Amino acid sequence: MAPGGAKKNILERLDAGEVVLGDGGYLFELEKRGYVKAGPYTPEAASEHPEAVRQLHREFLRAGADVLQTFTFYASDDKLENRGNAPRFTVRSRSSREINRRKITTRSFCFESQGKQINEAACDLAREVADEGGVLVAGGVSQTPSYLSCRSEDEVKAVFMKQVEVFVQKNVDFIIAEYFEHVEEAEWAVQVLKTTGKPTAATLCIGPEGDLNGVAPGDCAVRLVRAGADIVGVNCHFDPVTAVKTVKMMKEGVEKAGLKAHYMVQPLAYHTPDCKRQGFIELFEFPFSLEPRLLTRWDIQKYAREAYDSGIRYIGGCCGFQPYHTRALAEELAEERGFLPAASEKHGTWGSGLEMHTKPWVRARARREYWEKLKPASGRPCCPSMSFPDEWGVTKGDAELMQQKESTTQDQLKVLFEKSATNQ
Ligand code: MET
Ligand SMILES: [Zn+2]
Repeated sequence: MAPGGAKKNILERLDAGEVVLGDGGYLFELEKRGYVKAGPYTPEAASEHPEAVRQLHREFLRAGADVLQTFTFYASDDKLENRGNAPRFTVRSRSSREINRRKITTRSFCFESQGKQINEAACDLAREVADEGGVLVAGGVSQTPSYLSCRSEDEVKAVFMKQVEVFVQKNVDFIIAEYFEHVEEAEWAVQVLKTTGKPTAATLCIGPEGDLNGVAPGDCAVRLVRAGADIVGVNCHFDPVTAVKTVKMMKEGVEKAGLKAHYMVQPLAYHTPDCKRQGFIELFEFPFSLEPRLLTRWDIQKYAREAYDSGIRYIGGCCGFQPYHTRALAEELAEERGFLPAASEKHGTWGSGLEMHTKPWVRARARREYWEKLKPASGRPCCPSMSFPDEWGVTKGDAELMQQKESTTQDQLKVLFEKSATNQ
């Protein structure tokens, strides 16, 4: 929120044409910091390690986020039940406080009350930090295992309702249904969210090819708006270029149907030009070797401008998006928003802080043109720009397909054709 301004709700802000900055990826960042387990990807850290979640909320706030999302991704009771087994070795905690907390939180509650506890703790944390900066709190629900195991619409809706009851009780400012691969499930979520009377956003984790049933982005968006969503778009799974392209397709669909909506985009902070329908999940590097694909702050500025120019006004990030990425959004859109975030006190726009560097060649980099034109190295000797693990059984057909992709290098093609020859 602009310093000193009164707090408007999300729709008032978007209706007034304001840019709203989302926050970034809690799950991936907290996994790297040691508080989330990759695999289940559940958010029990909200109750087990509130200090870790609180700190990350503060960092996104300081970086310029106008919304803090509750750390409730995959916090539905049915997902928490599927969290997997205890570790093979005992995890030794450093402090007796942590041990006590572990005793309290591990297995001593049924999943249902655990779910409630996690959702409540997440709401309290987001609210506490949001109030420090006068920004909005968004409750969040995501796709459920119940939908995949073909449970009924009523059962899936009942699962969402459990989380939504907590969001109402904790008085979040609005609710986001995010990370849905099937538009049908997202429609059900939106219908439940709408019963609260709170503004509702819905983002699918899809690309231009549409949802996993092949429903095109434009049609997905129309269905979500008809289900009652005020804001529609995409999150996760794809890089900003692909995500913005997908939201544009959604916007076209909605406009063609004569409907109205606001648009939202929260992409990965990883480059994914080689991804198909399921996005980064398909990559060989997923999820533990994605670092070379990370977007720079300059990539983010480009993304912010493209999203803005495409008419998207809710602009944020998902997995891989760290606080400095959020700050880059805020810096690119500083004029539109009318202010810079607190974190920019320690960052000169377009590298201007480098004017103070001791080395003259680094001082010479204190300008936009330098960073905008730079093509950063991946920094990994003998690594191609796209991945091909050895065990991949490449066929001649695969190799020919890759040849048609602009992103495939000559070196990669050589390897591919050699491999396809041995595989025949
Ligand atoms: N808002 C969620 C998070 O960053 C989205 C995760 S998508 C896998 O934690
Ligand atoms: Zn994500």
